[in-house]
Amino acid sequence: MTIKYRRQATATRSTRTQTHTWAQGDRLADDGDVDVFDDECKETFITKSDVSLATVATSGARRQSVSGSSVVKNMVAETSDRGEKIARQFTLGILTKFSQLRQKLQRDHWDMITSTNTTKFAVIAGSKMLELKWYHDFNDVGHVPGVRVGDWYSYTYELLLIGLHRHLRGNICHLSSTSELSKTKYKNLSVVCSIVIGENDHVSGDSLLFIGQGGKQKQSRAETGNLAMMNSCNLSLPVRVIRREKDMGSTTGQRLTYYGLYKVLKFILDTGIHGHSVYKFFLQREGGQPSLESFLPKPFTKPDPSSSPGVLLTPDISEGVEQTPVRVVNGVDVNAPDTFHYITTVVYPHRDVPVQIQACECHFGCEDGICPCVKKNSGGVLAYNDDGHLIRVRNIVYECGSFCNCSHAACRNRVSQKGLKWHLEIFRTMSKGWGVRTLEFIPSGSFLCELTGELLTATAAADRENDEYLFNLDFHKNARGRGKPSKSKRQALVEELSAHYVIDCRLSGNVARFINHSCNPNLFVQGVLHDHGDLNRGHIMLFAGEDIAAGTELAYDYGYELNSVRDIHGNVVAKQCLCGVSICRKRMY
Ligand SMILES: C[S@@+](CC[C@H](N)C(=O)[O-])C[C@H]1O[C@@H](n2cnc3c(N)ncnc32)[C@H](O)[C@@H]1O
Repeated sequence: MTIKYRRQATATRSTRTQTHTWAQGDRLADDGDVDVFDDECKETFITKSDVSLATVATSGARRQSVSGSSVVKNMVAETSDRGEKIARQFTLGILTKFSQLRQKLQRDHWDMITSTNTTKFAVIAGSKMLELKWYHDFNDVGHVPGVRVGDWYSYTYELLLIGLHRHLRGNICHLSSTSELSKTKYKNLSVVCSIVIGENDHVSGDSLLFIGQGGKQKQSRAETGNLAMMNSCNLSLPVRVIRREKDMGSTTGQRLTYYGLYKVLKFILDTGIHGHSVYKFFLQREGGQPSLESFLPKPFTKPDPSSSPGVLLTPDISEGVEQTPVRVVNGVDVNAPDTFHYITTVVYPHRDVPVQIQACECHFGCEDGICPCVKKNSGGVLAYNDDGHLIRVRNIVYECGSFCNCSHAACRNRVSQKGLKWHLEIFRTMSKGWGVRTLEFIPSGSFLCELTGELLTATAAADRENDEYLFNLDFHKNARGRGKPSKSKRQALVEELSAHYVIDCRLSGNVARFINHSCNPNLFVQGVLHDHGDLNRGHIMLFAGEDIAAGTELAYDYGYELNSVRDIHGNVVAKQCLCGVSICRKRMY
């Protein structure tokens, strides 16, 4: 089932019962070439990593990093509030439409693009949507249906289209005293709906010091925005606060984050940095909203190898093969990792290289509905958001590849082929041998690394002496999974899985071969195809399933079924799990 907003008859009915109106909701609905959600987005998400990915998915490019449990609570509350859920779909529909229009303009005029004029296309797309009345006509103070605290945007036009802040330039958006709403609700006074705060304003915990309008060339006056702020203070009305910050990872170089509702506690007239009088407004964040820490990106922590306990065994185990060095330290004993051949790509057996995948002819931008590689993904859409974060787990992700016409550097549909970019460290654990930790913060949905090794048939793998480093390539059946085909299982494997493959990363592999199992993992496995089309031999890519703080050990769920491993006599072999999390299953297999 695919939910398209053109089919949402109930959506239109329900929005009519709201106090606000969706500008031309039916026109939006009629347009109909945009899928807001597809099946998998609508499924119930139960695991922590699924939940955080679901949040990524439902907020499109606007990732909220919220702890699993609070998201579950949010989602439950949300399901009970059907109107809010529908409003959310409309909000996402508007943002999707805006993004599509903007990207189409960029594609059509790609020869005109320079690094400084990409926002021009956003302006054209935004004004076109206003002209067609494809926006949320929300004109009141307080919560905007469909918008969540922690959502973030790259373009001011997005704020305007979803009704969050209706000014493209001004940082105070207010209702005029002559508006119908002010007459009926706000004592004929102009009141503030939203403010955009910037570098001059000061946030400290839930307190905010906001510098009002004016003060640069002349004294500030108690008029327009400043007056509305004073009225909101006197009437104790909520003000929506959006923070504008520099973000070099964003296409516009800025990030506009919705901080939620605040109350203006007091204001004073003071002297500003330009020597003129300025109004200073003191605001306090309202309670009952997700905390700022729950969604603000954690500060980027520069790798600080000196803080890692232990003896540095090598500054780069890859010996320059990886673009980012991988350190090895040992603070536990005198062991060093066994020697192995460091490889960044899977090695295929002689004469068994998989067949070429269909390639795309895109000259500029591989986007939804256009690029044949993108179209192969479920729902026919890109698996990654604007930041290159995986939107949600899929059975398999199709990326563009070396046979494609698109640019390796610029294509948005090539994420997991670009190598290791995170600073990682292999370290000696107390009980699990070697493990891997990150030296820097990794945002949820980010690509970590491929699990490389020798590709073997299951039969060949069953002959290997050491099965500690074998990975079953059957993830396309269950979207994850690690298991080792023991010798006793060899016959069954040969019979059952003639096309079954295994990766052995013991003799040849990369940093991923040191990553341990956890029953509550912070990584997950995603199968990806880019250089061939054989589902049985997809690449094993590891992605962050949640925001991961610097210094944290990385782990994924090996996915063993209990009692699935037997010795040569057919007896079940059990292995104790030492992951140490509170929900540990106590056994790896
Ligand atoms: C691919 S290796 C991981 C790296 C390994 N720790 C090392 O020293 O090279 C898999 C092996 O690590 C150990 N291991 C991984 N996760 C574990 C866990 N949660 N509990 C106990 N042992 C674990 C097991 O011996 C397992 O067979």
